[in-house]
Amino acid sequence: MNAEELLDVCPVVPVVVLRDAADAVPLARALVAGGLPAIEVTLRTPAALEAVERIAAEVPDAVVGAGTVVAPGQAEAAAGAGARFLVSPGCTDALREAMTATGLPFLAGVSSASEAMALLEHGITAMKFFPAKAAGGPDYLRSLAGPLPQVRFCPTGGITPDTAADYLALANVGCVGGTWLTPDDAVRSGDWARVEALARKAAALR
Ligand SMILES: O=C(O)C(=O)C[C@H](O)[C@H](O)COP(=O)(O)O
Repeated sequence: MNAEELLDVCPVVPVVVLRDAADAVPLARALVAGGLPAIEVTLRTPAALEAVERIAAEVPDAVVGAGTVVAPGQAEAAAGAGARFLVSPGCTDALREAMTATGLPFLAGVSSASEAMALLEHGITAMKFFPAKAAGGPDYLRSLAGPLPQVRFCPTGGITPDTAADYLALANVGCVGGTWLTPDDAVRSGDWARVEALARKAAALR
């Protein structure tokens, strides 16, 4: 799978924050059952790498990746844990090089034409658009499609079940990312049926 194909795995990529690695497998199973196999586990908690490892080992139908990759060393650590893709909120030269070195598809974050052009210079055409709502939302992405039609995005940040379709309707959007599929209280209480129901609704968006 390359980064362009990653954008087409499912319309919504659940962005998850896991405090307890024991939640990883049931959460991933619920998302897969709801029709969202791509799962971005953010490296924001001490449990994150173990969560990636468990999902990779025990949920074969999931396509698990690591998000919030902000330091070069995290790219290799995530790959070692079994991540199948990497996502970062922004990009530096060192981070881009580290992510490229893993051989995994990655979505580096951009929020301007210049940042997108910097990645294009390296042959990268699939990117994350972050923070999507605050940076200008669907209008901004529509504007980028004029001069940069070869770039496709996964907008993430501030997207809700009510606004996701506005992004997905754009020609330069492959999928969107969001945290709304795994509400904190649902994860804490192990309400996997609720997670599955939220995933099912999101999977039907496109
Ligand atoms: O962790 C990363 O790599 C990020 O870039 C941040 C996430 O994309 C946002 O935290 C999404 O959060 P919501 O706005 O709640 O959907």
